[in-house]
Amino acid sequence: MTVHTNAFSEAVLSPRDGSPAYMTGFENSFATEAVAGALPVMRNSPQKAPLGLYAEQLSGTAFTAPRHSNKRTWFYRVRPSVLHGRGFREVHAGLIRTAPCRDESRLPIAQLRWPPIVIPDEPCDFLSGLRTIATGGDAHLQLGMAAHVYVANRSMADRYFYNVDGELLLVPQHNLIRVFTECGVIDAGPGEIVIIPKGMKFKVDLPNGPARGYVCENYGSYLTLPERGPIGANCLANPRDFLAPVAGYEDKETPCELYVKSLGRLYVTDLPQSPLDVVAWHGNFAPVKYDLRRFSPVGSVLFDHPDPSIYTVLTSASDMAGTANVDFVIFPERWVVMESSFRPPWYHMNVMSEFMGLIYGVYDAKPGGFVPGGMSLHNALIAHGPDAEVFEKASRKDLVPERLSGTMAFMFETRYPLSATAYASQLELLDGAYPDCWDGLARKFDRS
Ligand SMILES: O=C(O)Cc1cc(O)ccc1O
Ligand SMILES: [Fe+2]
Repeated sequence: MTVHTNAFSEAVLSPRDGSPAYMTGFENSFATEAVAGALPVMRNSPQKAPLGLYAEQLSGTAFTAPRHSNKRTWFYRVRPSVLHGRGFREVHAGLIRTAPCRDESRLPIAQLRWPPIVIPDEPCDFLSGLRTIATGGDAHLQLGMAAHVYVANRSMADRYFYNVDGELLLVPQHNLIRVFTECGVIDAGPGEIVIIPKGMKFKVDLPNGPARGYVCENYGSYLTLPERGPIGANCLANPRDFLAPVAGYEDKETPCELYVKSLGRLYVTDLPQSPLDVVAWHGNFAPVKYDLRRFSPVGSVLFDHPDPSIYTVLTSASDMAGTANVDFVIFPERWVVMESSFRPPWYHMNVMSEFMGLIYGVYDAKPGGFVPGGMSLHNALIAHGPDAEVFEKASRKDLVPERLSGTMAFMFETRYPLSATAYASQLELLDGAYPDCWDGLARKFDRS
């Protein structure tokens, strides 16, 4: 597969190992230029910007949003986006769905689980290979989320995309993706995540061949780091571990396509050049990546199984305090040391909806059936918990300290009930036998 790194400005990729260069910090205000002198000093909008570039602001929040949450970035680019934003025609959205999308499937309420979606042989890239599994809330109202999976066997190359309906949280599960954005280049493999802001143009290339991963499309308030409460000033995800790309542009004057999803509809326009032509930028509305293995878990050190909210990496708040529009929660490697306790997740009915995936390894509540690349959906108030075998073993085992190694599961947890799409409800894809994993749970009531 051709990787279009040569067309990208040299500053972006390290000559040493070909990897992108980054700046550190979460929600920082960054300033970066791919060509010396491209970034204006002191003013955002000079009468004539350096190198004759166009100045353009991308607003991530209302102009008047409070300072602590205000997001915007200034681009200094070869052409302004007005030249990228004309002549759109609607095209079929393929398997992409956007909330509200509640009636595509009439599956009865149940615990749902799917095996990994196989990467097809037919050509597909990140965009054409994007399939929606479930949606909740309403993109028109900027509430809720969608859970998607991407399967891709070719780079987007000359195809570009931006999403109006929400920011995108990419969770690679198989193989590396190289995300070229207006702000620069990000590489991410399994165990890493990428956040692409709403409205930011990008493409995904595959430097190492076919790839698969999960995507949370967040229609609501932007993902941010959760409060740590009594944990204090450290642990969980630390801001300095988030990486934003240095500026890099694609100097490509050959035909390209720009796709846009807006209110669930997909549009395309033809461009005579790449829309990734930002030579310098500054601001705090930027894509970032984060290595989930840098998350410092805090857990129970004496007894009982804490709520999984202790493993929240990022949260999107809703208007109800403590009740997330979406939480991105992980189940990373960790020691489990609790005494006199049932250590796996407890049986529960959660008013929030839980979409789970497994990046690698084994998930302790479901060592069988929930495999890397697979996913499960336990919707609002659908009972679930460890399978029968795990229950028996965990109830009897000798409680020595144990290390759960080589594992990384995650959950998109939302206050909005999730509706499976017609695609995800197809019988051949859905694991109809999933609820049988609880069949062996016998009556328990020892009165004697
Ligand atoms: O259902 C799941 O596997 C996710 C989960 C894990 C846990 O440790 C506690 C609650 C919970 O929903
Ligand atoms: Fe759960």
